[in-house]
Amino acid sequence: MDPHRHDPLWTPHDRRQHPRLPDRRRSRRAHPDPLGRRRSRPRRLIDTPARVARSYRELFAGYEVDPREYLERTFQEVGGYDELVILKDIRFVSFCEHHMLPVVGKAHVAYLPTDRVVGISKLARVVRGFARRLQIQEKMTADIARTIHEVLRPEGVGVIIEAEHSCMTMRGVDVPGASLITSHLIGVVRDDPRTREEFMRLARG
Ligand SMILES: Nc1nc2c(ncn2[C@@H]2O[C@H](COP(=O)(O)OP(=O)(O)OP(=O)(O)O)[C@@H](O)[C@H]2O)c(=O)[nH]1
Ligand SMILES: [Zn+2]
Repeated sequence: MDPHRHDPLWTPHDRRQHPRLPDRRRSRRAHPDPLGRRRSRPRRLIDTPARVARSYRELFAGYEVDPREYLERTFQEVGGYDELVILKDIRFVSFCEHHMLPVVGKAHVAYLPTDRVVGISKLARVVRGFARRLQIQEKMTADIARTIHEVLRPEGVGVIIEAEHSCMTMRGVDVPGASLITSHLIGVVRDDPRTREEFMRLARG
């Protein structure tokens, strides 16, 4: 039995190597393969390789950016504001590096500024910059927190991520609805019980 008999891209070209299979060459038009091989495939699949390549470029665009750069423009006119700044429910789509399947979730990001703040959209851009890569959720959580800490130098940073991993919810152990919650706290958000509690309450509330 041929090991490739279930391959959906199995083509007449391949069938010629296997005379026992029916030859459907005449029912399909021959098209040049983007990789230069002589192949034919259903018309609706012809553009698929190029389309997939374009969509991967978009989905993994995080490799083309340095999220630190988003945080370089800051404002100092904050009117003495010295409480936590929290941006919650930042929706993202990422991909687990084990199976390359979608990880869909939301991030809550907070920092306690010293003398300057950043435009809030930039916090969401940092999340997206790290999400649009192959990821492990724990690493993504820590990367976001460390980047904000290193560039803004605030009193503290907190990041919580809750996400569904398709590799667990649509295959494998197959537990729909399960979500992974990770957090990374730095400085006063980790060490000061009042600030930590405030972050947890506002992020989850
Ligand atoms: N800690 C952590 N684990 C993850 C993440 N994304 C995927 N995983 C897990 O990575 C593990 C990879 O395990 P393997 O045993 O190599 O892969 P597998 O045989 O496909 O495992 P199953 O998913 O259990 O079928 C799985 O347990 C996944 O659930 C993540 O962001 N963080
Ligand atoms: Zn996975």
